[in-house]
Amino acid sequence: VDSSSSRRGVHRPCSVMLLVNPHSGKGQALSLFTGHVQRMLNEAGVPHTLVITERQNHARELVREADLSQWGALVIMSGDGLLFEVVNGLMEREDWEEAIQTPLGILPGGSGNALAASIHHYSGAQPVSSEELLVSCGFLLCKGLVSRMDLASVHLGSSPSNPTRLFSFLSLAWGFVADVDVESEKVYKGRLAYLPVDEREPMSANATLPGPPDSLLVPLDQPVPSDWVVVPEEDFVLMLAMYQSHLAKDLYAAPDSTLDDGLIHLIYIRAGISRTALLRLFLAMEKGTHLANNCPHLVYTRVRALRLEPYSPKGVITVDGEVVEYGPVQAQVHGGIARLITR
Ligand SMILES: Nc1ncnc2c1ncn2[C@@H]1O[C@H](COP(=O)(O)OP(=O)(O)OP(=O)(O)O)[C@@H](O)[C@H]1O
Repeated sequence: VDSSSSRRGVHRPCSVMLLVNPHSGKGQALSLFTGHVQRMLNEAGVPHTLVITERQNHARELVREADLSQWGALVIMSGDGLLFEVVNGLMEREDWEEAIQTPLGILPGGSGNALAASIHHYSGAQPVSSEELLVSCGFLLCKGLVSRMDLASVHLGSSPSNPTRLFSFLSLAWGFVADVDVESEKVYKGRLAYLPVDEREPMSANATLPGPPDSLLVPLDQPVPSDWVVVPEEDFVLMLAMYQSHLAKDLYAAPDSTLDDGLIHLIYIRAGISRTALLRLFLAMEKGTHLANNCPHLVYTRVRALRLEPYSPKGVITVDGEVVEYGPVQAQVHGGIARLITR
């Protein structure tokens, strides 16, 4: 068994740092933890230290500075937002390469629990209620088996010479799905381009930023490389790039995605779709059948990297459900770079 895909117990001899955001979801994360998970961990003999986050970015700063040799795993009991902080805190460290090897775990305690829903799905189980999802993820944590997980490196660029880089474990979204102030039949204008999976290997190492070099990306103020596909349409309803299966517990958006397939599952919907057809797609997404719907406005393709340059002056872009700076954005996947307690 190749060590990258092997699973091993993570919670012995080191303790698990269990980060809880007391405000996440309906403010019930802590009581859900003490009510459901704590006893499971104690019975399974998993030593853990509870850290209650006090403010935004607390977890990010904490893992940026932590002595990671003390911890067998970093587990988040919250929504996806707190894990986003932890992943980015680890990737901001000078020793990011080793730091991101720290096994991560997720217990759904927030309102957006997409990664928890994804790992529950990968375990082969049927969809369940929120409380059952928590118990399911609690069991996975007690088993403590680790798998590789993809991350995407996301560049946001109002200043192309000095882009902001974020690391994302879930999704990059624009348009209908990301826009909190959704106007029906709104069209989002922009240019979308991507590198198809079967194109060439990395060309050059763009190593100006700390962290892993994004060898598939050129600076945002330069045109995309010639082997990228530029989507001919410029009017969209939504663009959704996923690296895991679920966008939310009931949104099975990328049915073919697995934890470490090294792919970005790109879905976009062209303008001109009727409201009814759009509604039908979202309803089908609950069961993951939307891609088999033969909707002429929907395009699904697997890519390694993508770029989006919105022309519409207003809009919302989210990374892992977090609203980020609106403007040009590009991303490339780093296959299996992180490790997650799963299965
Ligand atoms: N103690 C805290 N007080 C305020 N914000 C916090 C605290 N701890 C963490 N946060 C922030 O709260 C945000 C939301 O957390 P998270 O996504 O985990 O929960 P959620 O319930 O799914 O969130 P939301 O419903 O707000 O999207 C995160 O961005 C995190 O930075």
